[in-house]
Amino acid sequence: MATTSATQAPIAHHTANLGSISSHGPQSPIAHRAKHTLPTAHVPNRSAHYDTSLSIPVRKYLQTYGLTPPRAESYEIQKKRCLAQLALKSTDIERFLYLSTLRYNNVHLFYRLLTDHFTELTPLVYTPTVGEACQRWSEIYQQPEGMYLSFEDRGHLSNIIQNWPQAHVEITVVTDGSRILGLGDLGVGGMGIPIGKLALYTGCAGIRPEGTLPLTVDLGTGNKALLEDPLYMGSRREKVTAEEEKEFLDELMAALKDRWPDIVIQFEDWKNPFPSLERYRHDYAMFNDDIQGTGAVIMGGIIGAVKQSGVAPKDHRAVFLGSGSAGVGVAKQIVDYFVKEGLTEEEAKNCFWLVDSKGLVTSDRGDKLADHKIYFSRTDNKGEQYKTLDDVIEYVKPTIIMGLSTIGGAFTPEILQKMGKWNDRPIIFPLSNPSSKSECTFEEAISNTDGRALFASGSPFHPVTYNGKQYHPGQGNNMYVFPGIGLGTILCKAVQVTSNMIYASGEALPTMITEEEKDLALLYPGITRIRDVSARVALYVIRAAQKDNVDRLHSLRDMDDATLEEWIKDKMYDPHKETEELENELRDIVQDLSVSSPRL
Ligand SMILES: O=C([O-])CC(=O)C(=O)O
Ligand SMILES: [Mg+2]
Repeated sequence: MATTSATQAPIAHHTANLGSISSHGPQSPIAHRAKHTLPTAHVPNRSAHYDTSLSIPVRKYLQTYGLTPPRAESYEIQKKRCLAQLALKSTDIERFLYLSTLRYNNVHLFYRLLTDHFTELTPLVYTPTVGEACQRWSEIYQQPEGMYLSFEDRGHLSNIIQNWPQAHVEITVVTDGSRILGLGDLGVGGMGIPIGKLALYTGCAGIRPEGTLPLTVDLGTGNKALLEDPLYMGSRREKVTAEEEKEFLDELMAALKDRWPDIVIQFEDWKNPFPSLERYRHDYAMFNDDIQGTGAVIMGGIIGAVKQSGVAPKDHRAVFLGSGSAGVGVAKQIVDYFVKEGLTEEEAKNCFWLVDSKGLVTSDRGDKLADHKIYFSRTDNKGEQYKTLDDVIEYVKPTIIMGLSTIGGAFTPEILQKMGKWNDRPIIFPLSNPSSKSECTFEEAISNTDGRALFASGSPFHPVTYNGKQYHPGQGNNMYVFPGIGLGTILCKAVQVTSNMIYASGEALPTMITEEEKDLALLYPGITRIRDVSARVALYVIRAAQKDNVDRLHSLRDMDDATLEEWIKDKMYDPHKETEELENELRDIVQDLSVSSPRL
């Protein structure tokens, strides 16, 4: 995004607001001392000033001359060193830490590396490794990379938010750590998720790194082991009540908008995400990635899978294992798609059988169903209750099985074989994250269906060879859509993220699949083209915002699609250009000033 430029104020000192809630007012000696000890690298565009590719005159101008080794080197050499250092690490968590430190110390180099090696590095920066990082957060913690706001801070959130050193935040990802991937309540360890997701916002959709704010709210934790762990870095309190959470979030949302009126707010990995989504979606540019992002990305994959299966939408029977926020979000999004394909809402809804820990979700099961499950509860079970997944599968004989259960291995070989027996092209989507929670592996889906499965998983799997043929898995991860949803919302200055904008993000995906990918029965475009995919998603999101009249940058309405897509790409942060632009701009200044001798 062009709103803040690393090159505009290369030697300006950043202005952390230290006049916060405490007595450490701006004039106090503590504040004064703190001002001079804040790490410069904490501000991403200043970390770029230590890049070893900068020329000697530029280093002298920046007064960093002598602070880095003498040789000005090319990016190719820098990359070689980074990859060699990565290769020295023996575990994924070490690789995660190395990459986090690189991001902290040289933000543009990190993003250059990430975008050049997306397929290999994303699993280290994001799922599955980020899951382990969150579990071990208080053990592996190294540097501040986001904001932590505690329940104790209520009443002062607006002041504390002033401490964030970046002036122009465009997007935040906020979690309370209460449902991290499929790993449960990890308290403030959940911070790995906002950091990881925002790294993808920058890597995939070109949101400037300094425009991102990772945010973790510490509202206590129900995880006893954490509360007893001396290293645990969160407050030692039980989870606050729903009412207390609501009051805290009301204050937080207002405080965020107060400091950054255009901010986009993504909720992520909340145990009970529905109340906040309903409460804030109309007054803020906010969305919930687990309900809406997952819903849209799976719908995007299902559009292709339904076509390739040769079965008409009305004849599909989908069994969902897991009926939490993501399960219901995905099912609702596919209902919308089926309705667009000509079914009535009732007909579309009847294509779904949701299963939870008690079995098939039916309206006469005898327990009180959570509100979000009622919509999909079956009434045609003739009093019969189906208690296990096997029973439901046998009863429904599905064409589609979706896993959002966080039960690793729940799609057993027997279930997969049945899917292969009943369907030419069984649709098998084990979506739980990280990989250890996936309902089946890609290899299992392929080998138990004679290679006929139309497959997408939440976390990445490697290609497999079966009967001499290579098969490529689809990764139906929300990283295909949330970066573009955020980008589109920011660029058109939308005041809300409407359901149509979310739907449009999923619809954009199949338009990016190449003929070659179609021949390979792939359901998602190649991940290496993720920047182009995110631009296309942003285009669709902006068009939907315009239709819903929630956009504020009306000049975009007059552009045709091709022009708008180019305009979007042009606005995207490109880490490959940053350091060179800094170098070129400063070199011009240096020449203008005729700086000729070192300032030693
Ligand atoms: O982060 C991911 O990979 C997908 C996601 O939102 C989740 O599983 O909660
Ligand atoms: Mg999530």
